[in-house]
Amino acid sequence: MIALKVKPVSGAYGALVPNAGGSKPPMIHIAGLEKRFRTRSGETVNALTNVDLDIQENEFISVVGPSGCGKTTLLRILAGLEGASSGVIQCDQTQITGPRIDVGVVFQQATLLPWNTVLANVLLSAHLKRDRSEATVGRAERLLAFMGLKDFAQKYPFELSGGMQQRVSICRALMREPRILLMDEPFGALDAMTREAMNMELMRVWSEEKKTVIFITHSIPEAVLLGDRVVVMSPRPGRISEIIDVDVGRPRTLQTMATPRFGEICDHIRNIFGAQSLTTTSL
Ligand SMILES: Nc1ncnc2c1ncn2[C@@H]1O[C@H](COP(=O)(O)OP(=O)(O)OP(=O)(O)O)[C@@H](O)[C@H]1O
Repeated sequence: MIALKVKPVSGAYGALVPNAGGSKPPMIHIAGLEKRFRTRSGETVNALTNVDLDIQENEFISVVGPSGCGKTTLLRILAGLEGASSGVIQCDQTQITGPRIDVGVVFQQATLLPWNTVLANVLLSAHLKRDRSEATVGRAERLLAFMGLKDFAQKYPFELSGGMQQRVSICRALMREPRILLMDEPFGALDAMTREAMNMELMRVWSEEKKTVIFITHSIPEAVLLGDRVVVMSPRPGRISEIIDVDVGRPRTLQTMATPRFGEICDHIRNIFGAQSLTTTSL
């Protein structure tokens, strides 16, 4: 008989975690997270309170909640752009204390440099590190082709539609081969049809490039279509009110949105907001 070795896992988990049994420590571990801001007038804003969330590698987590409930703050803390006031916020069992090389961030606006071509925008971080190798340029070109932008590499941002610009910003985020993709309402400014097309693109990227994604949106159907789980937040102070498993099979398509189970989950989330007497801009 072969004895199984059980490795003790230190840090926030404290206890022994037998990985042989299939339980794996989460990639991201958030426990008792609090964030307070001090405003210029001296008031304290409790942006986040008592946030607990574990995220496994390759999971797709959607986050919905009314304006001001702390979604962006949570994402900025995960990105290492903002410090927590207290609590545990770990990636790979290490406290996040600053920006990480393995995290890519996509914001609502594409924020491309207008004087650079599409290709140069995607290569920006590589160029800042003086990396002009053929391999790096090749990866940028492959990513652009992957996102359907092969023929636009030498165009400038103003020559692209909003959806194309956002695809360039996703290429830019993927360029460093991040394991984690943090997305803050990336499709909020797009028209409905482009947004649906982008949802399909993102699901393809997620399944083929094996990323862990945390995706903020104001749209409940978008959250349910994309997510393995939907984190529902409530404001003042921002906290997690419910985490919903999206037990809808994959691959998902736009037709998935017409299935009864999809509708039930969306209704359940709307009811949470209804019970809180809250609305968001486009629920
Ligand atoms: N730098 C800051 N200084 C003071 N207060 C802040 C700061 N950043 C955010 N806040 C406050 O923290 C709370 C949460 O803001 P946050 O931007 O995270 O909300 P949100 O859920 O992303 O909102 P929206 O959906 O409108 O983007 C708000 O009350 C906001 O005013």
